[in-house]
Amino acid sequence: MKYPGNINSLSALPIDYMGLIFYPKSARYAGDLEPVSLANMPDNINRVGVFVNEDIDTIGLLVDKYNLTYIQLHGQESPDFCIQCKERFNVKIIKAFNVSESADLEKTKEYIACCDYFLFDTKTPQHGGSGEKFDWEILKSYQEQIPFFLSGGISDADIDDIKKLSFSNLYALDVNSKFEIEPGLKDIEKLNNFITHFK
Ligand SMILES: O=C(O)c1ccccc1N[C@@H]1O[C@H](COP(=O)(O)O)[C@@H](O)[C@H]1O
Repeated sequence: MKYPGNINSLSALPIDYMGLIFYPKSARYAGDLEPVSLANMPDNINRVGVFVNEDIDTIGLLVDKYNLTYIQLHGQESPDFCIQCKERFNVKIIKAFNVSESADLEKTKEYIACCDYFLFDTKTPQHGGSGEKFDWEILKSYQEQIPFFLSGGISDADIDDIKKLSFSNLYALDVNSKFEIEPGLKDIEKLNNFITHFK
């Protein structure tokens, strides 16, 4: 999200999280947003800052500026970096993993003690926001207790398949580019329709 009017419209939907992307190379970069643009957002919508290999002090400044309650780490951040963020900024940590085969899930083991949630996205040359899906069957080999966000190119064409999923630790659906009119501008009606299938 990066446009104030669009954020206001989104705030009226029954969503649980709203993401601001602070990766300067992203077309969805939200760092130019005035914090007052979030003033009407209800407190029950968690504000997630999305970062890619960002400097820890910069993360801290943005946590304070936008009152972020979660940070989503989408790069090669180490377990120790996750712990430092958690302790210094009092935020919950969502660590993203790029998945193309079950071996990619092995890496989660090192992060169990330092993250609140995992997020499984498609492995692409980009760090995220590719709009591409991965083979969800791979997640059958994910046996850890940490709940996960399912991500990566989810669209309204996936509604029936999502309803058939039976992963006990699937915690949330993370949607992005397939619900956009243009990068950073969400299609509110399309999102609302999607949400009604799951709420
Ligand atoms: O969206 C981006 O530009 C982006 C850039 C760098 C890291 C993450 C990014 N987006 C996140 O990627 C996932 C999947 O998005 P999509 O559905 O495939 O478009 C999601 O968490 C976005 O917030």
